[in-house]
Amino acid sequence: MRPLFGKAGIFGVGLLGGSVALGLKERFLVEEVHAYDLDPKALEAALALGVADRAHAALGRWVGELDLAVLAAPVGALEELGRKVAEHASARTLFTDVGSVKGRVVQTLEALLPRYVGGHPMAGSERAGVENAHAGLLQNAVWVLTPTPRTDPADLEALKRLVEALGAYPVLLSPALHDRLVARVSHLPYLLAVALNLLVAQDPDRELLMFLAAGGFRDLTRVASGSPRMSRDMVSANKEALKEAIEDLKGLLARLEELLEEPEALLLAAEEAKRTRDGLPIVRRSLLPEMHDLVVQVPDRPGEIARIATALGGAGVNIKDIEVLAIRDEGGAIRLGFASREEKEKAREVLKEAGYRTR
Ligand SMILES: NC(=O)c1ccc[n+]([C@@H]2O[C@H](COP(=O)([O-])OP(=O)(O)OC[C@H]3O[C@@H](n4cnc5c(N)ncnc54)[C@H](O)[C@@H]3O)[C@@H](O)[C@H]2O)c1
Ligand SMILES: O=C(O)C(=O)C[C@]1(C(=O)O)C=C[C@@H](O)C=C1
Repeated sequence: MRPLFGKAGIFGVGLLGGSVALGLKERFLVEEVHAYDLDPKALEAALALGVADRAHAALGRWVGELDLAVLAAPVGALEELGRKVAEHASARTLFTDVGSVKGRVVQTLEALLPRYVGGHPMAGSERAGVENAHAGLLQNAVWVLTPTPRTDPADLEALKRLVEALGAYPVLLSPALHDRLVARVSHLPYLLAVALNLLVAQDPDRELLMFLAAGGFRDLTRVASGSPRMSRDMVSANKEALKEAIEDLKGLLARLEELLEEPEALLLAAEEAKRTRDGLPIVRRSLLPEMHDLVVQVPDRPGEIARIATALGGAGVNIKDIEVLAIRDEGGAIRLGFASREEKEKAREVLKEAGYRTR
């Protein structure tokens, strides 16, 4: 199979740039990955982790020799980066970016670069940096592409194919609609996570509140653990759409406050919210195909995982995936994934003979 592109360049080799690079390499979609970053440590790590084949601390002629270029610097840096990259760009290169806000970024980059289509994978993590990059991050993600009347349909087609080849779903939106929508499902949730944490931080009982915070608070506020500067850049760049979303939210909160006096109406609102939340599509993010799982009860003592792995290895059974589910004082469980039902059944027999309980 021929790769989709020859040389690819990643500009900003952090969490997103690194994950795209790994996807390109692991799926043999390009021949060579070049990385550019302002941070020499990120470049060093990208080489050491096999994320990139070549690292560049400076822009130069090599940029014009790329077939694909992905700008993956923070939103606040994308336009300036585009300006610098454009000095070396040629019409050979198809450019895209992964920035979380599109409007102005698309306008600027489209005017600067000979071939460019904006993009935004709707997947990520609060953990920044190339060390946290993995190709599975983009698997099954919705990946917005934002063509404009200036976009060459052939370039859009090529990027759609690339997104699909990375295991994601391309969705086409105008830059303005993209910004309006992500203000509501990504940027406002981030600001809310900030607000909820400030509510705790500024309370006289701060320590107690932090001690009591259980799953609900943690689930709702995870994204506040991301890089404050990056996230600040992201929400500021989308402030018009975000302000509209905030107004709507204020209205809803005021209404919900009133509904505290009207339990029946509050129940209806809660039911509508539940239907919406339960209707969100389930996204499985993993590079691994569907697994045939076996859960093994494991005593809590040294050498148990090695014993299990040795027994299976000795019988020629390959463990494709492994996860520690729970370990308590008296023992715990691990989940083993196998490629086929037959292998799973063989593993069950082998482990039974070795004295393990499985389900
Ligand atoms: N983190 C997420 O969840 C997420 C999800 C989707 C899209 N994005 C977008 O992806 C982009 C990158 O985010 P990330 O989470 O990978 O951040 P990151 O901090 O992990 O990586 C950013 C990288 O860009 C480098 N960089 C900064 N300024 C640069 C410049 N001017 N030129 C070249 N390199 C530069 C940094 O050194 C770093 O290595 C952002 O535009 C963000 O909006 C992030
Ligand atoms: O942290 C995650 O799980 C994310 O998906 C990050 C997230 C989001 O929550 O909306 C944050 C910013 C992006 O541009 C896209 C995705």
